[in-house]
Amino acid sequence: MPEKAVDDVMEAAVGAHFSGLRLEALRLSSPSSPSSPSSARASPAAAAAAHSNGAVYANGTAAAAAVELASPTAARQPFVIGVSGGTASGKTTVCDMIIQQLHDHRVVLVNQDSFYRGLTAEESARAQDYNFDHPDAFDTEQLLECMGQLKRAQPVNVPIYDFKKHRRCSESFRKVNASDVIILEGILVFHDQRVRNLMDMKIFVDTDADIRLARRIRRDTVERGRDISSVLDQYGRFVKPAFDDFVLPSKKYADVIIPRGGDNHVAVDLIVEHIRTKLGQHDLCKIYPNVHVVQSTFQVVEHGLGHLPFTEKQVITPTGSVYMGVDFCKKLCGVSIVRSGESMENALRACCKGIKIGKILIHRVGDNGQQLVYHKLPMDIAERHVLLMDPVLGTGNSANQAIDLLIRKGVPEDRIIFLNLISAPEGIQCVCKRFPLVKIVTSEIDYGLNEEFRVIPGLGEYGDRYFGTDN
Ligand SMILES: Nc1ncnc2c1ncn2[C@@H]1O[C@H](COP(=O)(O)OP(=O)(O)O)[C@@H](O)[C@H]1O
Ligand SMILES: Nc1ccn([C@@H]2O[C@H](COP(=O)(O)O)[C@@H](O)[C@H]2O)c(=O)n1
Ligand SMILES: [Mg+2]
Repeated sequence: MPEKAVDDVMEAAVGAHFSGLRLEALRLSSPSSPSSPSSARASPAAAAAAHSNGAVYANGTAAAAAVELASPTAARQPFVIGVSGGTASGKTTVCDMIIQQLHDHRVVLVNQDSFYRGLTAEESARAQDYNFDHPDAFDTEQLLECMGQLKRAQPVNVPIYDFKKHRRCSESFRKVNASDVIILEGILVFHDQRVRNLMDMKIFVDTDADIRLARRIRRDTVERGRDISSVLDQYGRFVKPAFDDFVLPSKKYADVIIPRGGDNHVAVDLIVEHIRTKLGQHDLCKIYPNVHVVQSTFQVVEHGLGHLPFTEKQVITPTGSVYMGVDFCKKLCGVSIVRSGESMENALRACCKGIKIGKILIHRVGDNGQQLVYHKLPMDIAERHVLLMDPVLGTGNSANQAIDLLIRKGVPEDRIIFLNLISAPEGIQCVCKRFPLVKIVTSEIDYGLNEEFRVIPGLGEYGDRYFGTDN
């Protein structure tokens, strides 16, 4: 078959294969909850293999989620941490420790206690019979409203609850400003699915029941105007049964369980570090609107495709039903930076059958010199959108060399989408400063580079690990 004909056949097959991607899904789906990026660290091969797993791409909602994440507002959503646990487990103490250690004004605390319903006069008269540990004791609709406002970056007035009078202070509120990190704390914050869905990270403070009871007696007698006998009575009738029925079953939703609460300094340090990383990512996304952090490594390629222009397309299925889908621009190609970029090619091919893939080889000379030694690109690359692939963005020098070459070949800067799995802030800054119109899609922004210009913590020599040529 003459070469032209092969080309035509391949070209006809090119196009993103989102078999289930509906426009409704594009509009309605929400980003899935974050999966641990560290799983990718264990094995780059596993991460890339999962990339090439067709099952991911057969599900249009994954791609739709990626498309939604691409919107500038989605990129700036605050990071919400839920902290739950039994009464007196140390939730408030742990939250205070986190906030103190962070020493960052971009973190705010919202207590579920603030949303206790006020008691009626009748209920107040018999407060000892009221179950404050049942989910119905809270005005969850109001909590959702407040959290929604904070997520939309609007300040809110949070009620102030008086544990002695069992009601809210009617005339005063606590003003909570919109922030990058919101911590929501309370015994039942994991109970309602709508509240759970707001959270990017869930922490359960797990403290021995005897210790909790001892602390509760001390706290409630000292701070909440109770006597020992009323605390013990309430504990036996309501607090313990509700813990067993509602609080403990919600522990399964936690991403992190902290045994011993505030005594566990290691756990608190780890959480603080994690939040710092998230705040760092937030900063970079704010400064460079073309940087997109996708929550899972497996969706980087799909997310990149979500940046391509598309048109609405109606098809008739074999059963005669009308199906509204999307048709991506035909003129696209992949370019991998040899050698580790090749590990992402299978994922791209799984999404776009028959896609043309070019290669760029950049040789590193010493620590700061980069030499472009080889390239083979589609002849008509100037007319295409380019998905440039390299799993690790370190200094940004190779990426800049590759982007520079593409631009010299006639590819407009804003048609280049750079896909990678792990990036260093230095690399992002280097690329974004020189090529502000290039979109970067990454799944994790790490702490930075070490003195050997390696990403920290990173994952070592990606190419060697993926292709099995490491020692
Ligand atoms: N690690 C700890 N050691 C000693 N006392 C603690 C510790 N953590 C909390 N407390 C005390 O126990 C009581 C309950 O703690 P708190 O953080 O308010 O728990 P929660 O918010 O889960 O009800 C408070 O009086 C607090 O000072
Ligand atoms: N008027 C009220 C309201 C709540 N409680 C108890 O507070 C506990 C929740 O607060 P924590 O700081 O301990 O998480 C809950 O167990 C209620 O029993 C109350 O006693 N009086
Ligand atoms: Mg508390």
